[in-house]
Amino acid sequence: MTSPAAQPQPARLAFTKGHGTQNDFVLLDDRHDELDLTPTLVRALTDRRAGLGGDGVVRVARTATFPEGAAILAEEPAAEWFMDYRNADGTVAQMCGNGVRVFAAYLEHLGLADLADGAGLALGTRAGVRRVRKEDTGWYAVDMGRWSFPGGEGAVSDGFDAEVVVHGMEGAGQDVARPALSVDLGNPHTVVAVPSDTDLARADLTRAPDVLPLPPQGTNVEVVVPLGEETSVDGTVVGRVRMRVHERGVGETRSCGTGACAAALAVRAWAGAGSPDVWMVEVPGGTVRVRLLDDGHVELAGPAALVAHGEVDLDALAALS
Ligand SMILES: N[C@@H](CCC[C@H](N)C(=O)O)C(=O)O
Repeated sequence: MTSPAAQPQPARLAFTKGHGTQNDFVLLDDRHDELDLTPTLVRALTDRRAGLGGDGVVRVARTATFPEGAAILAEEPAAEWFMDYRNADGTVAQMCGNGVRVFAAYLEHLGLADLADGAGLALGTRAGVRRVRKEDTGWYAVDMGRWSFPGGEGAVSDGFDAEVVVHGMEGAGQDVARPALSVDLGNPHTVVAVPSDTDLARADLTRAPDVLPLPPQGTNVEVVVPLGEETSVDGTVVGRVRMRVHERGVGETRSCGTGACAAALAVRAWAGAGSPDVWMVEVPGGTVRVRLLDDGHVELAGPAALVAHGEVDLDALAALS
């Protein structure tokens, strides 16, 4: 019998599992730039049956190791850590709003950041610098930077620049193309409204909605029901919107932070002048807050949770064997 010492050791990779309003991620600490995070490895890790499961992978990397790093560090020398985000299908995306909050919580867990003293944290991302602060409630608030309606002036005045067919809402063969609005949050979004919660529940998001025209880089689609406005206890008028989302590179997820921003911005544009600057966006996995800032930026706030820490046996990951 071979002694245990002679057996080849399985390759083990330390991971943390976390989520932001149930948009869930496998988190990897690669501060020493040792991991070859291939699309195959991402798909194997995020596989919900044969792997750890997740909507994406978030890798801690050094900003200086990325092509975008020089520009990010020139703008913000403190942005030492870079959120390397991958969708579950292995593709790279520019931005992930829930991911930024969970990434900040993970950096705190690793002892690489301290948001407890009220200090903000600057991070590198493929969409540029993102700044995070922690609120007294424990929520993380992220300055998501500049947003835009890529359809330009026409889209702003009409409120629409695309059409979306959400499957499953009408009878067989009766799919309806609904007017929609494109929103850029560093990553692409298309927001379409449906009349009621019943319609929202009926939407079949196991299939990607048809978007016309489909942007060359694809898009995330938010299906929304505007819920009106209410006045909060401090007198602030707050808009409310409920949404489900079909994410590029993932499928339906239970939350999307950039998608929540896109939903709030689209519904606010449709509501017209004088509509609120603060929006509570209800998603299947919880609620996030979206706030328009004076400098043309938008802020996303919500919870972040780290729920497990362990090691994965890379040799046993089915897709790799
Ligand atoms: N869930 C994320 C968005 C992740 C990226 C997206 N699927 C894309 O490809 O653009 C969020 O919270 O923003």
